[in-house]
Amino acid sequence: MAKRGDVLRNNLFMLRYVFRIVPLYAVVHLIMQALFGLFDVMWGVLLIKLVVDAVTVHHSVVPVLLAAGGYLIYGATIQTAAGYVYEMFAPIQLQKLNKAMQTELYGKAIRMDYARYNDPEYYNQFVWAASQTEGKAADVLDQTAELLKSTITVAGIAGTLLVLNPLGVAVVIIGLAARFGITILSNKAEFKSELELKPLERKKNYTSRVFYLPDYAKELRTSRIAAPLMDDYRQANAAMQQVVRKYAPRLILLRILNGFVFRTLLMDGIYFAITAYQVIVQHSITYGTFAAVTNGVWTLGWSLNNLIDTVTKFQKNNLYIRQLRSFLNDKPQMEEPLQPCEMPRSPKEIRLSNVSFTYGNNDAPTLRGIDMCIKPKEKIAIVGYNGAGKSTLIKLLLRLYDASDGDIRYDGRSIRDYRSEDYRGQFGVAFQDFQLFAASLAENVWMDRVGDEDTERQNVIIEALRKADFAGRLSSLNQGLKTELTREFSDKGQIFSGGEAQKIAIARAFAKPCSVLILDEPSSALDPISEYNLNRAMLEAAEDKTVIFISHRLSTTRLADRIYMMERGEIIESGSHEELMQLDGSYAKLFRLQAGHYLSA
Ligand SMILES: Nc1ncnc2c1ncn2[C@@H]1O[C@H](COP(=O)(O)OP(=O)(O)OP(=O)(O)O)[C@@H](O)[C@H]1O
Repeated sequence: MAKRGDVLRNNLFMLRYVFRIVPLYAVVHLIMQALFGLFDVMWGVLLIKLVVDAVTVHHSVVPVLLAAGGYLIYGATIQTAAGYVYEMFAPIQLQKLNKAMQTELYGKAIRMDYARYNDPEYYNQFVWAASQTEGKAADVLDQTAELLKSTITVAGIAGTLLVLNPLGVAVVIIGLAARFGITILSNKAEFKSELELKPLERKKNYTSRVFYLPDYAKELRTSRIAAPLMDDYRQANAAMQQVVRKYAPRLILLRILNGFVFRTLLMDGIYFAITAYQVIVQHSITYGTFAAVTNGVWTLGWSLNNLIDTVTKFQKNNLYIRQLRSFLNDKPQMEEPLQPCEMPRSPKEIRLSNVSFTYGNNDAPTLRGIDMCIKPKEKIAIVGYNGAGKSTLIKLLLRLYDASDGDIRYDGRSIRDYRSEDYRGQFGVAFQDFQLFAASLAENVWMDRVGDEDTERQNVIIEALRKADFAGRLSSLNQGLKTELTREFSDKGQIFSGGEAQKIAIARAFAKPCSVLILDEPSSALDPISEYNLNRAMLEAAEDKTVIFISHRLSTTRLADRIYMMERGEIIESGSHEELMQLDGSYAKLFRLQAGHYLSA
């Protein structure tokens, strides 16, 4: 169970946040619930006593009429106010609250170290916090309001009962104290069982995702993977049933104690009998008091239940808010310079000296002793077998990771001396595992808003698409640059083939005003003619830029000024195509192998 101090601190953190963003709504909500609490006290105890005593003791109708009138006016006023507050004011204010929270989370997600995605614990924490955020801050305010309301009801009714019938109150206090303790024990057992169920639920959710999401649909239909997945699902289900069985006896006993022994038997039965004896036999209390205390005890019972329920919810929030706070407070390990250097605007030399890199959880380094000097406007190809470390090298060049050892310099300065945003701004990149976004074609290329009037920007995009060999396909699209991509928001959203999508990703790099183009496997999904066009366009588009591209097709790499051949994290050969062929090493072997393959094909 969480520490009490933590529960308070974390819930207060969230409450302060709510008060900062929507202070008026927070205050109005609390006042409304306090008024509802008072309403319960007045109606649940005082009014009943007044009305019954008026009929049985005073034989007067005036107090009854006054009470009924007051009740109606009070009820009508707060219900009308509640209608306005909760149907109109609250939805708008809650949207404002969610927007503020999500905006902060998205901003934090972008600033988060890229390396964090390799840390499953941290990544889960982020995804969990982000997915729970919607409505969570509002929940804390709702629970605070409920706490206020229940406290007013409990305190008001308990105080009134103490005055009206102190003997009966003793029974009530014993009953309520016992039920409070039992509820805490039940919550503990439920919490433990939830903790054990959580990993099993995650397993079940994974299976559901696999069976529903289109990403897995092809493999499911063309392999036997469905059977073991279903088997995992069944096993997780069986394990969940075991957990339920383990905690059930304790929970059943506690429920009987709570619901029957201390509620029905003690509070409803014995308490009722005592007060009935007082009114009928002893005549020590009036019928009005009898009706008021009996009803008061019932109201007290459910108000206390609400109170306990609310305390439990505060405890549950704690876990979420703690994760959220640690995510928000997390400081990026990749430091930004205090006095960043000015970023040069034209292509400059990129120099890597003795660069090594090990991924967080790996034992062995992925890159070792990399030395490279890329002159401004040079065209560089990086080649090598799968897993040689080519994409990792690109990620280091983009400063998505910092090198574990060695030094990367741009224009003679360590890349850590530039603001990472400015530095990355120098690169136009087509990633190997690019993503298309649910936005227009123009925005997918420009990667920012593109207005209808912005013809200059549209021309840049059209030109970039032409260079990426997409002009023919563009002219076939009715909506042209406005074509919506993906079916996320519209049934008419365009779905492109793998090669077409890759051309859009390449056009992004061409469209960006930058000094260095990085293309990771730019032609992997392209047909030979598109590949030929792309290579020509690449040279034409990048005349004034440095180009670094990774390719498995060595016919493409011939165009490069210099080729780096990588193997197991090291550069084993470098030079022009002719030099490497003369060297007759790994590159030449690979080249001949591919040429032979093409010849025999
Ligand atoms: N996020 C990661 N965490 C841990 N190890 C990783 C990660 N990404 C890559 N690796 C490991 O680093 C090695 C190099 O991967 P990298 O993607 O750089 O190779 P590559 O040369 O680009 O391969 P390919 O030609 O298949 O794209 C691989 O053995 C891979 O398992």
